Amino acid sequence: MPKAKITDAEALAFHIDPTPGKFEITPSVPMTTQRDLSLAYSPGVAVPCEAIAENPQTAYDYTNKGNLVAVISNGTAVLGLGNLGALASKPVMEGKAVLFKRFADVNSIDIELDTEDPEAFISAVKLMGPTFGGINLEDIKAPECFIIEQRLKEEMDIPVFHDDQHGTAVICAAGLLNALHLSGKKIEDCRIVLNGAGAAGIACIELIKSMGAQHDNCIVCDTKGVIYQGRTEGMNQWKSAHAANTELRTLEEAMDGADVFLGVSVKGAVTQDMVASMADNPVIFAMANPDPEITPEEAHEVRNDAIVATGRSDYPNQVNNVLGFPYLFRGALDINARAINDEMKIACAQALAELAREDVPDEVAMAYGKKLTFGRDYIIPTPFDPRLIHVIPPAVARAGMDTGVARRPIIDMDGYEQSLKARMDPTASILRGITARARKNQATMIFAEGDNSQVLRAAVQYQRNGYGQALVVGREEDVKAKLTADGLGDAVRELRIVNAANTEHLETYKDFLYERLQRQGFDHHDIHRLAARDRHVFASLMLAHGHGDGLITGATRKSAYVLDRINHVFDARASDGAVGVTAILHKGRIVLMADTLVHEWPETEDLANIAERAAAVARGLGLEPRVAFVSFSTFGYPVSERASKLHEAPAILEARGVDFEFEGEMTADVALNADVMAQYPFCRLSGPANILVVPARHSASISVKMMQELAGATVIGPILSGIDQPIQICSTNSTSNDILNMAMLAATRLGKR
Ligand SMILES: NC(=O)C1=CN([C@@H]2O[C@H](COP(=O)(O)OP(=O)(O)OC[C@H]3O[C@@H](n4cnc5c(N)ncnc54)[C@H](OP(=O)(O)O)[C@@H]3O)[C@@H](O)[C@H]2O)C=CC1
Ligand SMILES: CC(=O)C(=O)O
Ligand SMILES: [Mg+2]
Repeated sequence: MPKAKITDAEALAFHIDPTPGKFEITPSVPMTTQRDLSLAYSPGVAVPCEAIAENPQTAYDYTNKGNLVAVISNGTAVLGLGNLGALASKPVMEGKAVLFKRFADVNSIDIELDTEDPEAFISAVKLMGPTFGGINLEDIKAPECFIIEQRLKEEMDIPVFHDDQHGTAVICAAGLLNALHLSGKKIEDCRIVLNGAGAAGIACIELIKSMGAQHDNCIVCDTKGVIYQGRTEGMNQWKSAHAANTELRTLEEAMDGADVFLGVSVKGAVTQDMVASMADNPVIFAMANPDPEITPEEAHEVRNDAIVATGRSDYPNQVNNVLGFPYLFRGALDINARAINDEMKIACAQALAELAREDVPDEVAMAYGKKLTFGRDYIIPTPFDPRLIHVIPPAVARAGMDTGVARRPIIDMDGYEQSLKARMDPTASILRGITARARKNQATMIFAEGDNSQVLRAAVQYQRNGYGQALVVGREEDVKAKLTADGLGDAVRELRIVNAANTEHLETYKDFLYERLQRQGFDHHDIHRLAARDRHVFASLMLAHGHGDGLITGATRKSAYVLDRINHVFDARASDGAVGVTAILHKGRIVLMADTLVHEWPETEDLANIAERAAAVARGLGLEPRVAFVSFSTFGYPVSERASKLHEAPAILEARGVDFEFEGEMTADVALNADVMAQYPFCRLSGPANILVVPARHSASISVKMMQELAGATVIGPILSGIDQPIQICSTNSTSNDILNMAMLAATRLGKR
């Protein structure tokens, strides 16, 4: 079964929110003052213009050309959906542009050209040459794609690469090398059937033949069946080159006894009977998107000895060009390459194949919920493998340098690999780690506010994304009505709705609550009202009795109120050691701030406790803690009563002999900026702080909200830490996505004492 089912409504919502489409463009230079304007625009901009006119190579220094790739299509072969036209191909092209950025930090923009005339296409792209460091052609149907790519390669001096041809061929080759290794077959001896003789098909068969597959052992099919010598219908010169001397006429006949099936055609082109007729240990790459030629379930049902791959993310063995194009271009751009040649493609295929045979990092294993080891269900690295960025581009760059296409060869390869590691946003791996741990823990999550639409949507997502069971506290009719209004009517049957009327535990909950509150002025009547009617209390009681593994609340009421209700059931006060830790993610940095929830105005001892709790959360996130106690003074100046607690707190940690770095007091710029910190050579932090312990809750709230509103930072938390149970308190402004993130945090049990 595919791991995570997505609905059409979810796919559309993903493309609408938060703004239509999938990316935007942001400046990389300041653009606020008169001086900025003078430098960026007139008159300053004239200087680089003249420099480039004199020496065109300097365009790589003074413009974004060297890290900018165009993803260009005319929409004539959009995935396996056919000729949808230029406009309808835009979501795919935007998607490829985002993948370039996400996986290899290549800036990319989509361009959809409204023409099916190869000449018009060629001249449009050629005219754009000065803008880009490379051209990625996408989803252009065969045979026009061959003509277009060939001409552009000849006429342009930057890499032109048709991803559906060569990207697909490279990944297919890498996967096939490993699949044949596992099935103990040699490529020279294999009978190979290729279905689909278009852009992807022709390139795949050419590369595979160059790796040793024998022409006489390869049968290529298209909509008319087998491409045999002498066939005239539906032919072109690219197909003719692969016509077989054979009596076979149909795909069905060709599949009988075949060792390998490569599908780059359309959904459902292969039947179970065909698979059943293949040789022992057959290799089946059903690569059509979005739906494969045959699903892995169908193939395995008739052949449990098959090694099956698809182009999709939701099955094992994703043979998809996403593993290639970002890294091929990264390597090519970094040597200012004139082209991406065959040697660079083969280097990429080999590096990918070798990487899959190496031990897989835990991070990847966690994302997939199991330890991946080289084998039938893991023949090719997964797209989220963090090693791809620093392993594949160097292999590509080296091959480019060895074959003379590099305008700027890389001299220090080790330094290059380090710089590749630094390109990737560390926050992405932290978020992925949270997701992975949540999925692994399969926690039953209690969503206290079942009368809120955002909460319900988050609960549905929690369950549908495979994190575990979602329990929603609320009235059944209410939940049903809200879900239906949000187009999620079918989720009613999936969620478990719990309330005082349908639980068998109400009396137990009430006894428990009475025991805790009887000496605080609560009588039986009060207890019944709290347990049966207050959903924050009811949900907390469920958690306290093990009727759920974590609790999400706070989306409908202010956090102070919610915390007060939770305290009826749990000991989550400042005096109990509870601390709120908020993670701020911005521009590739992650900084934790504490206490953002519980301590209103902490004493010196409290500040030291807060630092310890925040350090534990940081470690849980995979960060090595560096704590700064922040204020408006630095190391005692200006002297102030307000800063004195922050000044004294480090001495307490020192006396406790904690095993993490700390320092204070200091201003936030000293804490976060290495150059400013360097003005205090005695400072004991080995680098910028990643935990800021703030003087009080108001300063925490102001800082977090300013980062969110002014800088657009991603804020996760507050993570309620230091209590026995995972409870997360959202804010009343939380989106369903924020609430889902909170649920995942609760599922990781990061804050737990
Ligand atoms: N996993 C991956 O990374 C990638 C997968 N693909 C997938 O490969 C497929 C083809 O893409 P692309 O090469 O760009 O498209 P093209 O339009 O260039 O080629 C399509 C080819 O498939 C053939 N075909 C269509 N339907 C059938 C059928 N029922 N039986 C046999 N052959 C058929 C066509 O035959 P004819 O020539 O007779 O018209 C044509 O040769 C798509 O599904 C695409 O999603 C593509 C790139 C990457
Ligand atoms: C993956 C891809 O490029 C395609 O299916 O067209
Ligand atoms: Mg494509």
